[in-house]
Amino acid sequence: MYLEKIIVRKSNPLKGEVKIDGAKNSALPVIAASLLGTEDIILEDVPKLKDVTIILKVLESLGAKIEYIDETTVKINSSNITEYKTPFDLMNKMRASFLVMGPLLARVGKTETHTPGGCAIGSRPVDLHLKGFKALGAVIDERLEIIGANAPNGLIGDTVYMDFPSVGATQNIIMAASLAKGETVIENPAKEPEIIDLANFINKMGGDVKGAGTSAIRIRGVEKLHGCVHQIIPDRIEASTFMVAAAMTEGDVVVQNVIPSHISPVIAKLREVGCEIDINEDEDSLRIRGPKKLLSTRIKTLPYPGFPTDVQAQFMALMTICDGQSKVEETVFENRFMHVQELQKMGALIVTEGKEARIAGVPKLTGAEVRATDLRAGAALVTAGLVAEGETRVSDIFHIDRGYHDFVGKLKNLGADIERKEVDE
Ligand SMILES: CC(=O)N[C@H]1[C@@H](OP(=O)(O)OP(=O)(O)OC[C@H]2O[C@@H](n3ccc(=O)[nH]c3=O)[C@H](O)[C@@H]2O)O[C@H](CO)[C@@H](O)[C@@H]1O
Ligand SMILES: C=C(OP(=O)(O)O)C(=O)O
Repeated sequence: MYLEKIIVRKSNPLKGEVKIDGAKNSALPVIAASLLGTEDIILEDVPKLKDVTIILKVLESLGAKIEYIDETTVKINSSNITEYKTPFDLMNKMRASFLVMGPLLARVGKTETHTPGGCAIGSRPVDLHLKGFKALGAVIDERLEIIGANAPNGLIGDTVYMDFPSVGATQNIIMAASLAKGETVIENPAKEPEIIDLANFINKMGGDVKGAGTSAIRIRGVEKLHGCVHQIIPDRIEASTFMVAAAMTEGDVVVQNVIPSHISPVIAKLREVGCEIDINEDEDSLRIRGPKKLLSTRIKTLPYPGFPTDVQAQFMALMTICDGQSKVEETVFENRFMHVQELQKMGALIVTEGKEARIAGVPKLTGAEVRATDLRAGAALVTAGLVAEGETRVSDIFHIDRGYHDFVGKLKNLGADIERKEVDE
């Protein structure tokens, strides 16, 4: 059987420039929100990722017209939504597909969808999304793996308190509320930059969303949303991943198309382990230089502006070669340590207990056969492979393709000894 793998060998320090793509986690909700508009929407800097292809297919299945203007610019027209049920074979592929629920409820008054798939990082319930829809007057019908929502008389604005600042639930409620009657207030919402990007996009379409990025978001529903041109923000997780790779290899890398304030906890922690980072705010770029010897540290993942859970695996890979004991506390997801056992195969010394992992730095890692158990775990294993003696062969790389466009090409460009290969097994 032929399997595609990423094969990475111990590499020289990464050197050169890397340009970051538009953010997957912004593109996905913005594309879902395009269902709200009744005119042409042009989205720029849409990353060329599997997840984006999937959500565009979901929109097409609902009646939207999709046209690529160039490689990263997409035109979407949702003037004629003909379907309210979402296709199972697409919904089960990723979590973010659930983000069409809010827009469909707002536009069509009903939806029927499936509980979403996605990375195996612990149970990922949708109760907070549904709590929001209910507060706006929708009737929810939950059956085995199918969730229906109905608002025959339209949605009506209300106050929704989020028990946890869920990114997806905040986005789904903003989208549903943007065409509801009256005002919706989301208390304790997620504050991620991707929430602000979504609010800016809806406002460009003629919506009225205020307070995104603060501890209360006010959405005044409007009759109709129109068309607009919108550029997706840079991917702070892709940028962080390349910074970690530069740090681990004693590299010297200029990262282009990054908004440094979006990654301040990552910058702070990389400085703590000994990296030199020069920020050029005017040009949306930064330069990172890795130290000869990385120092140990501790991280605790938290909702924004805390340390991002999506960089936890990559940072743990870095900690495996730090001088001394490091610690990771994962507070966002219940089971996001799948990479631990793969890093252990490479000689990492890691002990986990519940939501904590203790990492004792080793002088060197050793190449091994490992599996990308999820998207960021995959990125972490590739970066570990850059410093491991010998060859690291990473399988299940479809996970990596969900979130990184041309990961191998970009690393190769920085001097990494890496390739993508079909192997017969
Ligand atoms: C496509 C996208 O943008 N994905 C990101 C988004 O995922 P996503 O939007 O799924 O993440 P959430 O912020 O919703 O989830 C965070 C935590 O809240 C819990 N929860 C969430 C919803 C709910 O109804 N009930 C509930 O209990 C989840 O199980 C999890 O433990 O934010 C996460 C947290 O920064 C990131 O890791 C993901 O990369
Ligand atoms: C967990 C992630 O994505 P998703 O929410 O799409 O599974 C991620 O981007 O790291």
